[in-house]
Amino acid sequence: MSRELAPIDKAKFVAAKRAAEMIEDGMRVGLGTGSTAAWLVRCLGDRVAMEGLNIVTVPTSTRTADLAREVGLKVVSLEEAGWLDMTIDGADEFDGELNLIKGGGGAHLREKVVAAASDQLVVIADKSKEVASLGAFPLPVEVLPFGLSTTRSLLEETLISLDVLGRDVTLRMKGGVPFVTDEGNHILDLHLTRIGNPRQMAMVLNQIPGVVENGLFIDICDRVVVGYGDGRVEVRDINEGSVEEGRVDFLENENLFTDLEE
Ligand SMILES: O=C(CO)[C@H](O)[C@H](O)COP(=O)(O)O
Repeated sequence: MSRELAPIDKAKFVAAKRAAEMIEDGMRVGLGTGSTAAWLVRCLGDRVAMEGLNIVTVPTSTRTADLAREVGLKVVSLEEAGWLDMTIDGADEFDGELNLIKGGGGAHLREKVVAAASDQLVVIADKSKEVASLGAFPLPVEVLPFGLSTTRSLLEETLISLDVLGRDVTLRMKGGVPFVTDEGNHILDLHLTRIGNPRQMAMVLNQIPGVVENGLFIDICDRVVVGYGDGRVEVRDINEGSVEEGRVDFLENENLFTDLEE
């Protein structure tokens, strides 16, 4: 059954569809995690089925790996791929310098490793993810289960010394128990309101014993593809300093909206 998508889902689809067009035959592609990245996986599955596009993919989570296999993508590990031409991923926030907060889905550790192994990181997002300064979205920090309370106290002490408005630290829960990442760790979410100096924050957080990785992506993203619910799409390139505008036609892509859960 085909169904009408909500405007936010249309915007995510539009960004994903445009980014999927950047993938060329023979490429090694990193696949992000989250609802926008799921659209990308479906769009790539469609290109593989319709055009015979020959690519290998490295998913950033078990969720994405399951979906990628389901839509017919060839999945390999990062070890097997070695390096990647491009990774396409979602984000929770992006600013004017294309710095990001990621990890809303709890996958930012693998996402950062995969992005670092890629020639290019392309972020796909709806317009609501754009911010003047990062920090309204709680900043995810992946931490070891061992010494969790100690790590949390050290994080709280560190926040006092930094330029942030909020200092609340919460342990992410799922189903009444602490959320566990694909790497077997937990997530502490930092409710900072605004991060004055994201570069400094990213470096300082990773110095704390027990912290595995924070969700700030600084100077890693090359392009952001911004989708709108009416089909408009913008590709912003930080290296070129350019903005390209275009459109995605929903009717041409109706086959992708079938088989979605109601
Ligand atoms: O960083 C992420 C997962 O760790 C996601 O990319 C981020 O949370 C955006 O998700 P969505 O596309 O569902 O809004």
